[in-house]
Amino acid sequence: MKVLISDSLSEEGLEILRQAGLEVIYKPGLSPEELKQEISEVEGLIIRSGTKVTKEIIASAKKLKVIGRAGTGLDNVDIPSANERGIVVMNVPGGNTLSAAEHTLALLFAMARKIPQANASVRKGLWERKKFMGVELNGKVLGIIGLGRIGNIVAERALCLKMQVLAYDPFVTPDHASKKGIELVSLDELYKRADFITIHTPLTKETHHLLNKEAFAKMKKGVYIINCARGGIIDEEALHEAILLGKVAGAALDVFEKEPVSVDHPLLKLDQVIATPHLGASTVEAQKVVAVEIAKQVVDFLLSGIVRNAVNVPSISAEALKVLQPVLNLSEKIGLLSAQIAEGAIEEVEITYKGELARLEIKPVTLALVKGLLSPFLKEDVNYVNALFRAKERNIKVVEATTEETEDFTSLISVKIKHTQGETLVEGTLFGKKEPRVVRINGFRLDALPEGHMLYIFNEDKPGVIGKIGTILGKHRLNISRMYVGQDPMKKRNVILLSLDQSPTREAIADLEKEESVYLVKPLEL
Ligand SMILES: NC(=O)C1=CN([C@@H]2O[C@H](COP(=O)(O)OP(=O)(O)OC[C@H]3O[C@@H](n4cnc5c(N)ncnc54)[C@H](O)[C@@H]3O)[C@@H](O)[C@H]2O)C=CC1
Ligand SMILES: O=C(O)CCC(=O)C(=O)O
Repeated sequence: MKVLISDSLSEEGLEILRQAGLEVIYKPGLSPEELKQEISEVEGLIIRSGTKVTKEIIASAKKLKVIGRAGTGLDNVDIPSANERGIVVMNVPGGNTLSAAEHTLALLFAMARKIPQANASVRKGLWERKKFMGVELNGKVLGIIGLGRIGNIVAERALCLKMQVLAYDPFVTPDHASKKGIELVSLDELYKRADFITIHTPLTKETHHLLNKEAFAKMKKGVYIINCARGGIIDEEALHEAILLGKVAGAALDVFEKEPVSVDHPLLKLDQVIATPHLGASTVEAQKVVAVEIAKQVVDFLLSGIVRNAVNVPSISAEALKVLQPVLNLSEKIGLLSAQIAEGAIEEVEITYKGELARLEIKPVTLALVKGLLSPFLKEDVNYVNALFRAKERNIKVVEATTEETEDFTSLISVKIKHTQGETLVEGTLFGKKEPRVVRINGFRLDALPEGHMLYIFNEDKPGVIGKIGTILGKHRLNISRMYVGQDPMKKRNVILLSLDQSPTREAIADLEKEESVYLVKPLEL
């Protein structure tokens, strides 16, 4: 079998593949056209962040069984297309955490003391001591957006530098942060108080352009920004403007919306900006870890069918998977939906498997549910292998129970989420033993197919409200393909789930929120 490696990979990883008897085609830096050619005859593909595995590339891969990412982020892989073709996508979550955190600190120091600019000046034969006046880090406030693996290490190190550390992460409990000496605050407070802001979240719908014009306006004058996470999280045009206005004193960027970044990019014309070419994970140590680990995972999968760290397939045998697949799908959807409607940080998940489900092997089903629950916040950092571990790491208690008793259904998954703002209950079943159905949300009975772009609406049950919701969505050119209503006639409340042809825009959601009979609107991706 052949494995194509289209980004640079440490020799130790290549050796593991060769030793296992696989033919290694090592061609870092292929153009998309060349990649289409090369991929057509290989069973395995190993990449880093440089290769874009698009729908078209996947369509050209006639024999491909596995895509391995030597690193964490999988935003360069079209996972739905891989799913369609039954290609396993795996990564090495956490293998480069320390290196990315250290790179963040390197950028923090370099920016505070203008080291890259001073270095360039000295090399030009200049001795501009006044021009490169820096600022101390001691006593300054560091605001961390995203307190996950990298954010936590950056926080620990910054505290040793005697910085005051604030963090914003809606999915972390204040207790978890305060034990480490980190103050968990709202995003607005972080903007108001931080002298330095560093981003460590994945790129999601919520974090796309999180640092935009409005966000910069709320920050302290003279703030410094670091992005060592993902390019799209900062609106680059807004950052450019904020620097010109003097609001932002400096920015250190390891990542850009479009990589490789063009030399003509307006941000690169500004002295206040320092940049590195996505080097967060580029250390000898991290590259050895991720190369060795992904090579072992790809070998185990291609030669023995063992799946590890897959983001799109649970680690169970192919036969068991056939039987369990619909249940896993239901379970993951319930997890995804619960996470998106729950408010605040999750503290406990209580899962009860009822009726026929109580007789199944529930461990993979729980893993699928917890994966669904965490993936809106952790994206590809959570998979069918590490889901429970990642929940524990975040102090989320997972409780499982089974009962042969059923209510009106032959099988039911009932999930109660305890979060900082209360409790959320979601129940689901399989229709015709195959199709997932959500049958209860917080006491409201429904019969909803949880799939694709949806809207969750909680509203007053009175004549005309549903019509108004339809009109608003129509105004925003959003087509409703399915509608499910759960009523509580006593309290005159409704829960509505709408399936839409596309994701609702922020403007559409804001218009719905303005309706006085609408109490809550949440977009869902299922
Ligand atoms: N520059 C580079 O070479 C590297 C970049 N990365 C990137 O760094 C980022 C962070 O990685 P890890 O710490 O390993 O991830 P992680 O999954 O451990 O932590 C991410 C944190 O972001 C939080 N989060 C999610 N949505 C949020 C939101 N809307 N607002 C605030 N917080 C939110 C999550 O709750 C989680 O605690 C990822 O984007 C990853 O791809 C990772 C390694 C190397
Ligand atoms: O492979 C690389 O160099 C980039 C690492 C990265 O961005 C990640 O693991 O998310």
